[in-house]
Amino acid sequence: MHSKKAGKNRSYLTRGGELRSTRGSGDDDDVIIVGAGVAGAALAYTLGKEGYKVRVIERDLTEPDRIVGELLQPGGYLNLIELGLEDCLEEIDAQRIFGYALFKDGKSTKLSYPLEKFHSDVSGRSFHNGRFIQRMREKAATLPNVKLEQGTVTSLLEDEGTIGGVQHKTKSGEVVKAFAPLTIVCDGCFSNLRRSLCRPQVDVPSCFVGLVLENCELPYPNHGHVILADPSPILFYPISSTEVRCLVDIPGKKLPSLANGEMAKYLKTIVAPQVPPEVHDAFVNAIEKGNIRTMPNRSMPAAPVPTRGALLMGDAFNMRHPLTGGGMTVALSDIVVLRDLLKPLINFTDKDSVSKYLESFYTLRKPVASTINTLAGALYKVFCASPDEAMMAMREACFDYVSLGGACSTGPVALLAGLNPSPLCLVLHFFAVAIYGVGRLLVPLPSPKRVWIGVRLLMGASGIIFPIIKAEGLRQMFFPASFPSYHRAPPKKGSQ
Ligand SMILES: Cc1cc2nc3c(=O)[nH]c(=O)nc-3n(C[C@H](O)[C@H](O)[C@H](O)COP(=O)(O)OP(=O)(O)OC[C@H]3O[C@@H](n4cnc5c(N)ncnc54)[C@H](O)[C@@H]3O)c2cc1C
Repeated sequence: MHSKKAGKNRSYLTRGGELRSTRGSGDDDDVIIVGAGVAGAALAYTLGKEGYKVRVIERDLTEPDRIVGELLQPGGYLNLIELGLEDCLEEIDAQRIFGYALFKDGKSTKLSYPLEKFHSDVSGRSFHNGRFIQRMREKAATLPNVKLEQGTVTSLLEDEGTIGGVQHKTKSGEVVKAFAPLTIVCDGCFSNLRRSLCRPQVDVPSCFVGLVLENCELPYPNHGHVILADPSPILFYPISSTEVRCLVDIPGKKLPSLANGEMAKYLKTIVAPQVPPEVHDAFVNAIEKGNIRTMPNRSMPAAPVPTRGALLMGDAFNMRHPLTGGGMTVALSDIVVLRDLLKPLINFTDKDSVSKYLESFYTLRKPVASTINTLAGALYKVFCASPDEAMMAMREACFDYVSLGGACSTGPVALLAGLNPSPLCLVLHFFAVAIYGVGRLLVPLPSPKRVWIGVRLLMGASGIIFPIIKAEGLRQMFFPASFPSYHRAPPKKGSQ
């Protein structure tokens, strides 16, 4: 880790053009960032590069070892380039991802990302999450105006509705306060600090059980694999040149016990028979090796409570089902939006004006975030097995629709890849799948039973997508420009 030595003075040019030197005390920080995970580390580098004095407080600066955030979509990779962080994917044995393979009842179909228009380097990337985060932390810490320190933030310092900084426990156990005109909370999916900054409605539709498969070839190298299994999807993708991540979705919050062997039994008897034969033995070996990890899959629409002096970013702010691997892409895209908004500001001391101005962040982020969020929620529901014949017909229709190729394949894949931030396009494809499903039920002969299944399919499809759109905010999603905050100008220089 490239951390700066305490007390070492280095000079840097501030946003106002004045030459400052970094100081150990950090009492004139422009921004405090809580958490140096995907969002916090990328944000620290981004704001540091913009010339702000950034203080990052991270609970644990050692390399994380987690089963989350291992596949970055091409849209996320483009954001990484935009932020100048793409070299953080070098030297970590990251693998290039060119699309997905979808499996259903022994059939498979390959869905390539539409990357023709991009530089040959652009594709998805998959890797060990901890290695990627560590590279971003190291890169942020190379900037003289970014100070990265280990500590656990215990609360936000609030005075009459304005956040003035944080209280945190240092590595040595001392409880201290840190002040800055802007605090950005990026403390992840289990955030303890989000409560006052948003209205959290966390849903946990399922859990992922994670295994690492060694020495096996995936049927489609350099592709993500999604198995439409019963009761719910199974994912495979490489995370290094020798390892494949497997994530098994288990609906609900309750998991078979790891301790008494129920989980291993479930994986061997229910899941193993459904995985592609090419990875079967490696899958069983991974179960026997015993390194089984679990994570709840959370989803939470963004419902900010705009607050002077503070912002929420990353999973602390907004979560979606990880089936489509969209979380990091949303977080990085949000950072690009925020960076562009902050560009005209010299500092954040006029908290009132800055807070009002930053309300536009919530609308400007919507095209990318709501497309990825809605797709993740809708696809998860469609991809789960169901006792309802109509929902099984929808799942079948989805598989066959994307297998048609052409726009039926590239359209949905571009949405998933974060390459087409268009909620309208998403809704059109979703209902095209539903209508395709109904059409197949009615051809060649529409029996009353099949007509009824078709009606239920349409009702089921609507029942899936409309509540997600409602939670995302219909107007923000489809008519963002109708919000006054969308057009808000930065505060005048004199007021900062
Ligand atoms: C099972 C699973 C699989 C996923 N797979 C993918 C995927 O393949 N692709 C993808 O794009 N997304 C994926 N995601 C989502 C992705 O992991 C998140 O969107 C992403 O990690 C969010 O980044 P973050 O910085 O908000 O949170 P994190 O990366 O979790 O970082 C939060 C940081 O805050 C620190 N912290 C927490 N509390 C405090 C505190 N009080 N004080 C100081 N520091 C604190 C933590 O130590 C941590 O370093 C997955 C999610 C899950 C659950």
